[in-house]
Amino acid sequence: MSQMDIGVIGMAVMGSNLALNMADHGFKVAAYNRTAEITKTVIEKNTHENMRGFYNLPEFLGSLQRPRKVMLMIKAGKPVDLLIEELLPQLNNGDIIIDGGNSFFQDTIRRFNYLKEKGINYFGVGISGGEKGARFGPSIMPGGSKEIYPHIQSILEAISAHVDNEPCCTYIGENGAGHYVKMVHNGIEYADMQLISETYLLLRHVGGYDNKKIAEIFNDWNQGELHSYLIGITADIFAEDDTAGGQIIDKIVDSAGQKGTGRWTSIEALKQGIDISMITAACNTRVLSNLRAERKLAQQQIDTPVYKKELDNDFIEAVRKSLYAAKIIAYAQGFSLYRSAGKEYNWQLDYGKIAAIFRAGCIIQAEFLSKITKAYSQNKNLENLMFDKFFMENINNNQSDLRKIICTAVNTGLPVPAFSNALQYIDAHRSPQIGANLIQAQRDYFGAHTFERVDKGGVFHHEWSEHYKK
Ligand SMILES: NC(=O)C1=CN([C@@H]2O[C@H](COP(=O)(O)OP(=O)(O)OC[C@H]3O[C@@H](n4cnc5c(N)ncnc54)[C@H](OP(=O)(O)O)[C@@H]3O)[C@@H](O)[C@H]2O)C=CC1
Ligand SMILES: O=C(CO)[C@H](O)[C@H](O)COP(=O)(O)O
Repeated sequence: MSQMDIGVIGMAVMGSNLALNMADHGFKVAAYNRTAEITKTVIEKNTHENMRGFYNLPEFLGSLQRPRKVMLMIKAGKPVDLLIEELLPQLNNGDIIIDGGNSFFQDTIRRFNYLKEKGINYFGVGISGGEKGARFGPSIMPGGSKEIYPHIQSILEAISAHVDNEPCCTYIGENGAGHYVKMVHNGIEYADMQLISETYLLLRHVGGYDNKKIAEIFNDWNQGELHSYLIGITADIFAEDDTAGGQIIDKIVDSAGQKGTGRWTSIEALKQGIDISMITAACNTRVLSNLRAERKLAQQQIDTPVYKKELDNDFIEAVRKSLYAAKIIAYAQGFSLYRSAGKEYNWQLDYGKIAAIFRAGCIIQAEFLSKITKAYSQNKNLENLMFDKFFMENINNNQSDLRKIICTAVNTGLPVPAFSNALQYIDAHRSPQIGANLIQAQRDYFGAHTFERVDKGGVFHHEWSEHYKK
């Protein structure tokens, strides 16, 4: 085989599938994994004329065309730094390292600057789509030097998912922008998944439907405006039988982990002063789900509310409409964070294009995303996605169902933190009074923090009197 177009390090789920995807698209791919046995297994299982396994790093690097393009698909965090240090003495000026893992964007900014000083071009590339996406077309979010991007553009675009012949891959911005966009994508993914889980609780415990019926409901919804990858796989999951009888879903422990991207999104939003309460609620629910002993104790001690569930004929439709309204808020929150990040990190983020590359390949791919692209194409300075005409009409048409469903869940004692936070977000924006005048007064009372007045400009302090004995 002549010189290889690109080398991929990391032959686990993502790396092996991306490498095969590249090979399918005619690129010559060098494959390498720290544990050689894994490379051997991948190569033996997937013989491909364009893919070759390497069992030591110098030979792997020696096989690559200059400037070398080395893609890292390994565990995020320290392993990436360790590997960069191992690669550095073996690379030349102008070579390109592409980190396709879920690296923290601040690490990517640090690595980008560090490697720039050493003459190496570094790209932090968000990739979403899981195993299937990696193999047949993920959504790709490249961040790094715009000048160097053309060196990797054709490979990334070719292997990405496509919608109407458009690649779901677009240059995002400098240094950590690609990984930032992927991080928030995952935050939205958390909120989307949490909403669907709460929907399941409502259908099961208020509606009283069994798994097969819930599968049908999700499948039915997947034919309409809620059409999305996550709703589609949810329908499949509920339809899946267990060999031991019943459905697998009932055999799975009610406790979910996380690798960090959702939590990073929440922390980042708090730092920037952006309310992404639904994403944070989704993170917190996973955290709470892990407190299995504590939950058991609470189940034994906290009384279950006694409530007569009144199911009307419109219940399923009310849940569907609530899900749609709440989903709008989840995306509005995520895209508000993009808007703030663009200013904070000096990235020219194109929100419409970001939504467009999420239309296929990634975990949050949905019908809905073309509406977001349309909203930003009509007004690229949209303050908040909620204010787009289409989304606002949906919020207004669906909010009474959202209120009804949340009340039912609260009265039944079902936890619906994502739904509730969606409504809180709507009401906090909508309500003429939010109560912050009292907060200002309290801060001024105890700390002379001053306050603003409604009747004149400026800042004021008041000498508050003690009217009552404390
Ligand atoms: N799985 C998914 O659905 C998705 C994953 N991602 C991200 O893509 C990246 C790869 O994910 P995935 O394929 O799931 O693999 P894992 O995150 O499970 O990582 C396993 C790979 O990392 C390698 N590795 C670990 N430590 C080191 C090290 N110190 N030096 C060199 N290699 C090391 C392993 O090599 P070895 O075999 O020798 O241990 C193996 O190839 C991760 O950043 C992940 O967060 C992104 C989108 C989706
Ligand atoms: O990036 C991904 C999907 O887009 C990965 O599947 C990621 O692992 C999901 O996050 P978590 O493991 O925290 O649920």
